[in-house]
Amino acid sequence: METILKLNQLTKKFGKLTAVNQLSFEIEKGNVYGILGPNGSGKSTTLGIILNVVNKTSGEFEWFGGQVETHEALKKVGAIIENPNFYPNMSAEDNLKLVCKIKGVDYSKIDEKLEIVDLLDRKENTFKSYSLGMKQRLAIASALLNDPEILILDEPTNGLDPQGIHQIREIIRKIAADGMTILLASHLLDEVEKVCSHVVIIRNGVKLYAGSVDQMNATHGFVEIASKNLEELDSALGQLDFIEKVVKVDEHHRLKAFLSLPIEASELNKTLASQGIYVNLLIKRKETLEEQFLELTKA
Ligand SMILES: Nc1ncnc2c1ncn2[C@@H]1O[C@H](COP(=O)(O)OP(=O)(O)OP(=O)(O)O)[C@@H](O)[C@H]1O
Repeated sequence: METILKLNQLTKKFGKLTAVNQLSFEIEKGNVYGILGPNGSGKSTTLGIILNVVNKTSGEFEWFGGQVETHEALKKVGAIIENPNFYPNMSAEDNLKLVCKIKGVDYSKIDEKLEIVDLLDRKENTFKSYSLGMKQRLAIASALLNDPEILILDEPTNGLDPQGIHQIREIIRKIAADGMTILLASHLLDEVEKVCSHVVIIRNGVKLYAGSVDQMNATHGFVEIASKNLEELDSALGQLDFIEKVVKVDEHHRLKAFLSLPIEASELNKTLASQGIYVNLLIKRKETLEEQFLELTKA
């Protein structure tokens, strides 16, 4: 696997506030990464640092194995970290021609990229006549003009209506399916779940989880369980080797027992009954990704 970007203990302080706190993760070619975290968790600051627009306080980051200087490496990076900014009275095509001139790219790329973002038939319209979603799609086309090695997007669907959100996510999926490496920042779990293969969850600048999106939900679930004698039940569950931990859900007078193996509720019931413990509630459940995310990121 080719490493596109490596962050090592990256830290950014604004006065007393540590916006990014010893953050380390790697981006491998061909994957789609989401930096997921609530507002103010340090996502934009992290993107700003790796794109050389925010100075780091300490730590390192390295593009493409560190063989080239960051400003050289950034020529192979397509990024949209601010609101799309084009000349309002010029057509989409003319705006992209300007970008081609700046980036030294052949005009022939324009139609190819507009096709990807589904704007080819609107290329003669002025930028100011575009909807917010179309503006965002044009920005993606612009970032793709020089065939970058990686595309970086900060909250790509912010402010869009459901249809606009769907279109952007479809485009990201399409580009990813063609092999593009993507890094996007989002505060929306379902966005990351829908478009990303990998996720780095951060809160207050600190990494809470990094790994594949599938692995994130690969637990064996838990049982909600109750009996007349909760203490006795608690202690019996604690003795079982397939129970990872037991927590009290006080207000409902029941326990939550997390499983370390794929055990059926009936099997647990049988085990407890054989010890003379009879349950009056037994529900097996798996935490949704949302529950896990909220649990991880709760202050
Ligand atoms: N230039 C700055 N000066 C001072 N504090 C800043 C500056 N930029 C960001 N911060 C602070 O750093 C923290 C992280 O901000 P950042 O914008 O990186 O978070 P975020 O996860 O991208 O949030 P959002 O989704 O709301 O943009 C916040 O507490 C923010 O107020």
